[in-house]
Amino acid sequence: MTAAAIEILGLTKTFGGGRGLFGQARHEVKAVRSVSLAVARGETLAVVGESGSGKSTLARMLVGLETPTSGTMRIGGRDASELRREGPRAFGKMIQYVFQDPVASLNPRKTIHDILDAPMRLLCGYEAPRRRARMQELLDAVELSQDTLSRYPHEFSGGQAQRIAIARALAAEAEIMVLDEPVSALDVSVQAQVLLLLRDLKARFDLSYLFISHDLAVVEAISDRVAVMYLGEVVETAPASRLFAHPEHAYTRQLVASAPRISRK
Ligand SMILES: Nc1ncnc2c1ncn2[C@@H]1O[C@H](COP(=O)(O)OP(=O)(O)OP(=O)(O)O)[C@@H](O)[C@H]1O
Repeated sequence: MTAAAIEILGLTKTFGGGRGLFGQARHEVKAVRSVSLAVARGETLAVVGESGSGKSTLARMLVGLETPTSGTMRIGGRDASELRREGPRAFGKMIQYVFQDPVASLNPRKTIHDILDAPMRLLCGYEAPRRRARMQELLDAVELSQDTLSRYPHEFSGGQAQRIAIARALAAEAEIMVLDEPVSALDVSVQAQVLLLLRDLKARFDLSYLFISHDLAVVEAISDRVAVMYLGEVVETAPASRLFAHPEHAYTRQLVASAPRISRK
């Protein structure tokens, strides 16, 4: 049996606590409380919940931007801290992160060419001819034209910038992507295009997604399964169709009832 794309066991993150510089007690926030989750290969697991429920902290721990207080994470069957110890190359080739604000996530001083070239050079170790050929494939995959390459991130709309950020994630050839509110900053019409693109890319490149969102309409459009987070805990996990038709937990019922665009069957 092949290992799951992501396996999280008893993951906890506490911010603050202890004493500050002058001995004052620091307020403790349990952002993520003993969360256990798995994302199967080829699956899109959405993590939903209101602002402050701990979704981003969970995603940030997965990609090494926050250190867990306790618990374990396995990525593609490998222990995440072991992978990180092997260095950014091993880690970046396993899992990539797509941020909510695409323009802010792209280095403003680099051209799109350099932004897309870096993972192929640094993570995959490809020589120039192979990188050139792959560059064209990446542009095709996210439906951007060749003249994109000489331009800078601020010259693009949010939707185009998110396509570039997705291409950068693809450039590393990681099969697992953590997408943290990837369409929340985009207009609704552009959201639909980017969601369709993400769905196509997943099928084409056999990707697995952990998709963070507070927007149930978006989640319904993209996910196979949904995990609902409330105050740092996962309170319910179910296949998307079942969760929307028959939410079980009181908080999920409230969430579904307050989402006007959900097509309840
Ligand atoms: N670096 C930090 N230091 C202290 N507290 C933090 C930090 N990061 C997050 N928190 C707290 O942890 C809790 C969970 O935050 P998190 O950003 O993970 O939630 P979220 O569900 O992603 O919300 P949002 O959608 O608003 O980003 C919140 O109470 C937040 O204030």
